[in-house]
Amino acid sequence: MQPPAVPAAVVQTRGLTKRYRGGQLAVDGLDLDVPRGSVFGFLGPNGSGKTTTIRMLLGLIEPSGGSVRLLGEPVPGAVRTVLPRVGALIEGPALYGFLSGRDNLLRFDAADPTADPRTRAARVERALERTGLTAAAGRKARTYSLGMKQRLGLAAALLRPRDLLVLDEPTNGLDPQGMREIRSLVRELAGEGTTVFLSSHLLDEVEQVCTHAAVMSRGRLLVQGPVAELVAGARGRLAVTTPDTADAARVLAEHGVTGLAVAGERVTGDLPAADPPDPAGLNAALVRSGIRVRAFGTERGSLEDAFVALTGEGFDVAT
Ligand SMILES: Nc1ncnc2c1ncn2[C@@H]1O[C@H](COP(=O)(O)OP(=O)(O)OP(=O)(O)O)[C@@H](O)[C@H]1O
Repeated sequence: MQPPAVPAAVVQTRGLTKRYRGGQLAVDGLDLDVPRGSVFGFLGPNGSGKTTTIRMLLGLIEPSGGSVRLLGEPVPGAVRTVLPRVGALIEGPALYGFLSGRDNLLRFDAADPTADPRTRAARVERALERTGLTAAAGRKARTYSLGMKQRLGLAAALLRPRDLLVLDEPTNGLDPQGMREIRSLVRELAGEGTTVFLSSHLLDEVEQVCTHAAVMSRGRLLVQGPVAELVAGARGRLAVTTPDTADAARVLAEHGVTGLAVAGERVTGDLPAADPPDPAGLNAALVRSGIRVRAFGTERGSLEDAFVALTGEGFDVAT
């Protein structure tokens, strides 16, 4: 039997809304489109509605309004047929602390009625290996660090082939090395054709690993699209290297440069959006004022610049 085809829109929501019983509007009219084959970063500060959205995508809570399609099927209606094709890691996996990492995975696998018991051990070893847990596989899960528990949860999600992986803050609690490992695993899975939807409050992480992103703020979607397009939309900052930082900042301000910041011998600032001065002319004005310009250029915009431009505020992370 052929596996079911994966539609072009792996996740699609329309007008998705959640109002909690206390009256809190956590998600407000969300239209999300996650393309097949993407690594999709779902970004937003704490409390912006990411977890609530993920719970609705997986049929764990009911929306107050709007619709969800997962792999083309309506959720929660078709949740039983669609969920086996979706691996999920949300809010820390449910682990038995008194069992080893390996035995936890054997249990997960045994709970799946479609998993062939004869190939169980091999599947578990492969999942341990992919998540870098082989050496720790015999230890009781309660002795695992948060990062190792996170990896064990990911290993459980990887016991069978998935068309979609949904990961809620997968690098939360990991050290930099652990974060790198998860990122490279995500890339590897995407390379094999799995669409990955991951939430994060780390803009640079999303920029490093994701092909597409959506930005949430206070329950609403601000923007979504290819990361390259989101970043291209952000204006880069002007950067001048000079020992004469105070004078340079003054001259730049006179020419309409805003948001000036000085760090060491670097002065950075934003060119005005309307009628920006010619950078070559600015450079000449600095030199004319006797400022020793050692380097002059514009830095590439980042996802963070795009976010700040969109919201007019910093990407405020409370944790
Ligand atoms: N069960 C609940 N009952 C009432 N309000 C809730 C509930 N769960 C979340 N909220 C509220 O809904 C809003 C969105 O929360 P949500 O957890 O979805 O955000 P988030 O972006 O995932 O943040 P975090 O990264 O902190 O998990 C918050 O204001 C939160 O306080």
